[in-house]
Amino acid sequence: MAMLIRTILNEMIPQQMQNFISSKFFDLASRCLSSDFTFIIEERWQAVNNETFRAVEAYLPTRIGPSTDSLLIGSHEPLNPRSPPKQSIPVDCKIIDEFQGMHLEWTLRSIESKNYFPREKRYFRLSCKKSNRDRVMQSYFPHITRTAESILNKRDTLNIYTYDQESSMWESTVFKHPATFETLAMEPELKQSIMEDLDSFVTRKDFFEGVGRAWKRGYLLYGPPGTGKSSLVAAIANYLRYNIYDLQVQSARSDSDLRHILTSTTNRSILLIEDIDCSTKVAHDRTKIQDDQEDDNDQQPNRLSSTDPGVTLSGLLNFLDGLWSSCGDERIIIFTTNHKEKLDPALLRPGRMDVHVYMGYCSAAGFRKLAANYLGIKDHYSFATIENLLENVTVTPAEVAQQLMKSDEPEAVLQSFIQFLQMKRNEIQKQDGKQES
Ligand SMILES: Nc1ncnc2c1ncn2[C@@H]1O[C@H](COP(=O)(O)OP(=O)(O)OP(=O)(O)O)[C@@H](O)[C@H]1O
Ligand SMILES: [Mg+2]
Repeated sequence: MAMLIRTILNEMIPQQMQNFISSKFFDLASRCLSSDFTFIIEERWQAVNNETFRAVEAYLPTRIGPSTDSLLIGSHEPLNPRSPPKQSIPVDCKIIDEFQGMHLEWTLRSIESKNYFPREKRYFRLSCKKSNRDRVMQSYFPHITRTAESILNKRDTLNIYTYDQESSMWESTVFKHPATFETLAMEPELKQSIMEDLDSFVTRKDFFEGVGRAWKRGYLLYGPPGTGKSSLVAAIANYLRYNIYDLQVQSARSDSDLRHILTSTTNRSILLIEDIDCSTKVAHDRTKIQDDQEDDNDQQPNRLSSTDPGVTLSGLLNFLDGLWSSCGDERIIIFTTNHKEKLDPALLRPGRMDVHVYMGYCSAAGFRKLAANYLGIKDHYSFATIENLLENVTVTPAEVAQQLMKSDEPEAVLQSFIQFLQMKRNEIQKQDGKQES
């Protein structure tokens, strides 16, 4: 009978088709009969960063064992016995893990493509026994998430990312900024309230979920140059141990590009957009830009080329509180500006940026903090004179810091600082006199 069927098939179906059918049949049969199951975890999930991939990436280096045959190692600092090089998993290297009696095999794979961005697509393959599939989902993945969370909470190095338009990827550098809340010169009550706001933000995941809000917090830092806006961003990153994504809005060619850029950032991070008043020149009303171009043929540094659709303000705002904002958790978004009054009112409307922080000129309390930082002194007989002068002279913390760095001899530095303030006060008085006459 079987012979008969085979003969009929041979006569009816061309050889090529027969080969195709039999290869598909064997493929299907081997999959059904195999006792193995494979999980695939891609770097991106439904167009955004895949947090499961990040968790596995953090977890696997803790599972390097005798069966591992290669490793990536590297360091951002000169090696010393107290800080051995960091380890990471190379492509195609197999990592074996055992969990609650299950045998689990991991491999990191990578495929290159010329057709899509990013050019490299990475994914993890996890093989286990088919009979363990449910246990892997219910117990093993939660175990990975918990372990990764505690590793990431303790991360000893922070990164700052900048977006590279050429490769359409965020590029990272180690972030080592010394600014902390302790070193910042600002009003103690303001500092305290920012720290409390951050503390309550990171611990209130359930609250955000309960009230149906995305777990995000927006800060607008404004004030004159040199008053510590960037230093405050660094202090926040150091305090929360969050990486920073430093976005130049001009590096996005269109709203959809911006969407790609923003969805490639990871959780527990700060999205920083500095000088938003300059960035939103691009983002302002297109027709206004055209009008401006007709009026003035000068090259505008912040403007994209005329063939470029550019980023619109609404594209940016969609991320702040639109539907896209619900992609990703535990994000802090910080805008800085020297000119709050120049910002589009849409950015300032209540509820858009949760906290507005004014970073102002140096106060008496600010000066005392800087004197402690730079000269290591908490009090000095000349402080009263200086504090008196500071009431009438506007000087930025950056200027004060520059003066205090002139020497490490407090007496000489403070006297020269008094002269500097007196000079500034005299200039102000001269100008006031001119205006009156
Ligand atoms: N509030 C401050 N506390 C401590 N140091 C400060 C403060 N403000 C400024 N400085 C010092 O001045 C330098 C410049 O400050 P920073 O870059 O933070 O100012 P900024 O407000 O971001 O200025 P810009 O508007 O030009 O970007 C810092 O590196 C720091 O040394
Ligand atoms: Mg700055």
